[in-house]
Amino acid sequence: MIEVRDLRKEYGGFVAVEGSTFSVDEGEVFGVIGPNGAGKTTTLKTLAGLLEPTDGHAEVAGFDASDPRMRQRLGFLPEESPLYEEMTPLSYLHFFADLYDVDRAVAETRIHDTLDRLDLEYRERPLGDMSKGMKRKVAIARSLVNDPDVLVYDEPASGLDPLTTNYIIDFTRELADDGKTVVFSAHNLYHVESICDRIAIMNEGRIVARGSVAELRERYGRTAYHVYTSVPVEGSEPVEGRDRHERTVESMDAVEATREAAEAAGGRLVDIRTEDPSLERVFLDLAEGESDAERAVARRAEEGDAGAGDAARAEPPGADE
Ligand SMILES: Nc1ncnc2c1ncn2[C@@H]1O[C@H](COP(=O)(O)OP(=O)(O)OP(=O)(O)O)[C@@H](O)[C@H]1O
Repeated sequence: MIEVRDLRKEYGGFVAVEGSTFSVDEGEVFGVIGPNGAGKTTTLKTLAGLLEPTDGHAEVAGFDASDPRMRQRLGFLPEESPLYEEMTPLSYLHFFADLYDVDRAVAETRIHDTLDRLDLEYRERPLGDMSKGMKRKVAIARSLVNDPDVLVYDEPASGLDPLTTNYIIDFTRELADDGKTVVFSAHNLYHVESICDRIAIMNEGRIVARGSVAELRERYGRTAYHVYTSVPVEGSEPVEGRDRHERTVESMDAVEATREAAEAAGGRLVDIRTEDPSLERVFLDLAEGESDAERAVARRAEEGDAGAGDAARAEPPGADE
């Protein structure tokens, strides 16, 4: 449903996005995550046809992203969505439905159904009097007035209270369950983990990793081993209230070395607990900078995985299609 190949976007001489390649299947939720300035908004605006790529190709629903016919199939939610403060949700949404040439009766039903699903009770109140969460719901309803196949949402739940955030995140997943294809950007990893089928992690304009949450964990994550000893060893910390010391290591060899060090000091290994890698750790490793991304790729290469070498293509193009 979405194909992006070697996308590059420059602002003046500044390269905001470079070498982005990914695809999104019909009915999938695809998350784009990364720190501030990573290039998420630029990528999403290019998909929405609002920015012309400097180089490369972006195709949405079978059309080039710059093709006006694509707009009929797309619903875009910008990061900031200023609404016309004097309009009411109903007048505002009908205004956009008219722009899309949606039949009045069809629009009426669609708008009310969407607002029902979004649990937005106040429909005749001026938008200027509404809370931030309510306004965000109206903006989401606007993205759906033309019943699009593809939704591109830039930070849909950023800056909202936890209840509204969860509501919007769950609603986003429901849209995909209805068959719509969703691409969204986020800072909050919990939401990405909970609703995305696949994600791309961006840093400094490049995609440094992409795949399902489980794949990324497996590929880049490090299992942590918490090793408990009866005596202090190098790098250990006393465990409060217990007669033991904890050292956290990342390999079985280091576990073994800890055991040997404890025995050499006249003590013993008491316990080992393993901790699965969190997506947050993977994200931080990859987003901390090229050097870390390269380290992750190098680690992958050490493990004998082919195709590693360029951090921007930590996964070979086409590998997830
Ligand atoms: N119109 C513009 N002119 C010049 N530089 C821009 C423009 N828009 C974005 N940039 C720069 O391009 C880079 C990527 O910006 P972008 O908004 O795509 O990042 P982002 O990942 O969405 O960040 P955030 O999470 O802060 O929204 C940033 O360094 C930004 O300063």
